Amino acid sequence: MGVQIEVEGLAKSFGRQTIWQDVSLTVPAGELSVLLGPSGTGKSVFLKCLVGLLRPERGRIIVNGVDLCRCTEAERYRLRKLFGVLFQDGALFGSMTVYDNIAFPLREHTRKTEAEIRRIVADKTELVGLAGAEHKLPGEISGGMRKRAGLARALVLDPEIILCDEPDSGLDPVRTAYLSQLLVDLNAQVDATILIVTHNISVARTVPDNLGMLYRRRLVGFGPREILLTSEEPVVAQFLGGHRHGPIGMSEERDAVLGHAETAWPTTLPDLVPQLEPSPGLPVRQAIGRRQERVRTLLPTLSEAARHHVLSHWGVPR
Ligand SMILES: Nc1ncnc2c1ncn2[C@@H]1O[C@H](COP(=O)(O)OP(=O)(O)OP(=O)(O)O)[C@@H](O)[C@H]1O
Repeated sequence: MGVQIEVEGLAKSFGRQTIWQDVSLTVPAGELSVLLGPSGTGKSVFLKCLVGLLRPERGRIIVNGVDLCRCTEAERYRLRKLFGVLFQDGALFGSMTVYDNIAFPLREHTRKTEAEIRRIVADKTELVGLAGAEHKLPGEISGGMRKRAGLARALVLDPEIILCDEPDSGLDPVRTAYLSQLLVDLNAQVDATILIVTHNISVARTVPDNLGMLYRRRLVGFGPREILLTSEEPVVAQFLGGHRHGPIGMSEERDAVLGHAETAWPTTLPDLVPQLEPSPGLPVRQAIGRRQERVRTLLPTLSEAARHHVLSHWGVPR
């Protein structure tokens, strides 16, 4: 089972530009979580902080009882191995075949023989549905295939935490739907903690167990999907509805300057659609039972609408 990530009071700036502050959330072990946010709200920066590529100025990131912001280099290196990262553009080496790209972490970080590497690469390419494309160069395959190759590479060291930076970027809605299904299937098969950052509403509505949103340098919220998907916060309703009328403007910088000038924004939300199930033949996600236990303890704190959706999903009448 994957491990939990606990973030407490995290803040990140670049010079005088505060990207976000006071970010506290717990990404539950083995569950699927999505962090949403308009462009430029610092979603990628957040992922980079989690894997130690950027250093936050304040706060803590606790993984397996160790604070990643304050640990030794040796501890960071050890914990880093728990993470597999799918970068936004796939980050494949253009001069290497898909096979060599996927094999790269195994050759760099393990002493496995080429026969063992071949078996693992075959296993992961099969898992992401890329079998047959191993000999091609990244430039010879589609954007969707590059994403899947990047995902296979993120999986070869059997990470307990998988971070995906906008896995949908550059994909059409159909490929995005396939990728969403792939992430749910992956969770069913490997039971890893998966955190996806995106501004894709369809991914946010169908994939995660937990959903959060960054906006105007703060975390608007993070918790069981039903909370945000039924939230009447104007910023959430606007974002999930994908419309122009609301507090979110053309750019993050401009929103920060203007603030909430108007308060009577519409709060109509799209209907809450069911979460994707693993494909037929795959195991039931182990996260389901764990999440149910966790959400049961949160029920008294949920809004009426969120509680209604949780209970009706469990088949409990209101
Ligand atoms: N290394 C860096 N140095 C300085 N500023 C940076 C750096 N990395 C990111 N930023 C700034 O941080 C802000 C947030 O960037 P980030 O890429 O995390 O946003 P995002 O929410 O992922 O956006 P998008 O959805 O468009 O990818 C931007 O203003 C960006 O210019």
